[in-house]
Amino acid sequence: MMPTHVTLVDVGPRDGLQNEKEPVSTEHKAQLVAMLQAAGLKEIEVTSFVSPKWVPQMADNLAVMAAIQRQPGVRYSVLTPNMKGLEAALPTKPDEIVVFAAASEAFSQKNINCSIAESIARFAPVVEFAHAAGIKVRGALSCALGCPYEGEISADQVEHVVRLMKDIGVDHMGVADTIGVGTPRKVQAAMERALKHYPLVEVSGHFHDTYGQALSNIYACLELGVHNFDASVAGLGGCPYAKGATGNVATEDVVFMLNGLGIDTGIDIDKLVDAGAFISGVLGRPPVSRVGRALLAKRAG
Ligand SMILES: CC(C)(COP(=O)([O-])OP(=O)([O-])OC[C@H]1O[C@@H](n2cnc3c(N)ncnc32)[C@H](O)[C@@H]1OP(=O)([O-])[O-])[C@@H](O)C(=O)NCCC(=O)NCCSC(=O)C[C@@](C)(O)CC(=O)[O-]
Repeated sequence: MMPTHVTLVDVGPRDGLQNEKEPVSTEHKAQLVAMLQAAGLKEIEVTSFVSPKWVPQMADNLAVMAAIQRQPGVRYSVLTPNMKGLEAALPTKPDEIVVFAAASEAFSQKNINCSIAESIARFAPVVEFAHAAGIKVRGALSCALGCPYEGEISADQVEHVVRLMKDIGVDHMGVADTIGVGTPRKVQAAMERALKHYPLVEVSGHFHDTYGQALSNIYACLELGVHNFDASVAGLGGCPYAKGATGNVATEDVVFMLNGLGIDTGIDIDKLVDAGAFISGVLGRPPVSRVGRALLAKRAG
């Protein structure tokens, strides 16, 4: 049942940087994308088409999409929470768009300023227009393992929103532990609900490492056969509307674990460490990734 190949989406340029208070230049963002594709990443979440008042760091979305040097075989995705976002994104020719809902009403309000039902109504035309343009739609489901405002989230709540997303035609379901509180059995229970409505190939895990559980949770997903995960180079990231949530699981850490398990990712860990060192240098702090730090220390002798 354990997969032999895992596909990683590096969400560093988007999720990783969206919460940075100091502006990161468009050039540095494009350079990060270039280094990730050089490391062998085949899926990269580049930016988001959201309100610049809400997330100022993503205000250069058009410029970033224009600046990246696309490689054949790499898929570039962007977040589009509504039709305004999709209309802005379409001319930049993303390979995939991401609509993001929440399993909790409170988080939906804080993050996208509407109820879960309203968010689904906003996404429906986005999905329809994206499909008409031949673009795949990934869904992200925030707070699937817990909410910073409501606390516990049940598997029933997860399944309820998964079903709503499925009903409007969302192609892929990303189960997200926004605040990193999930533990392996709970993660499996949430994943199983997504797997009731989506095939294995269209379910992914998105874990934050706030409580140090992310790798265990990925392992728990592998046990179910799940083989798509989001991760963020250098462990960058965190949602601006989930106070205290730390970064995504570091791509370097996931690749190191998968290498040890003999599971192929197609990613060159040394080049990935270079990408992590690069963006950490830009941000003026060491990589959060334990593997990144260990391999850099080993290189330094
Ligand atoms: C969703 C909205 C836009 C609703 O925001 P709203 O205020 O309800 O929107 P509105 O339709 O009432 O419009 C208000 C203003 O926003 C503008 N506007 C409206 N839409 C857009 C757009 N697409 N792009 C640019 N501008 C937009 C619109 O034009 C108008 O401008 P004004 O007339 O006042 O100048 C807002 O709440 C928002 O941008 N939220 C940011 C959400 C976000 O980016 N969160 C972080 C990403 S999600 C995440 O990180 C979690 C994830 C996916 O990684 C998984 C996990 O770990 O959980």
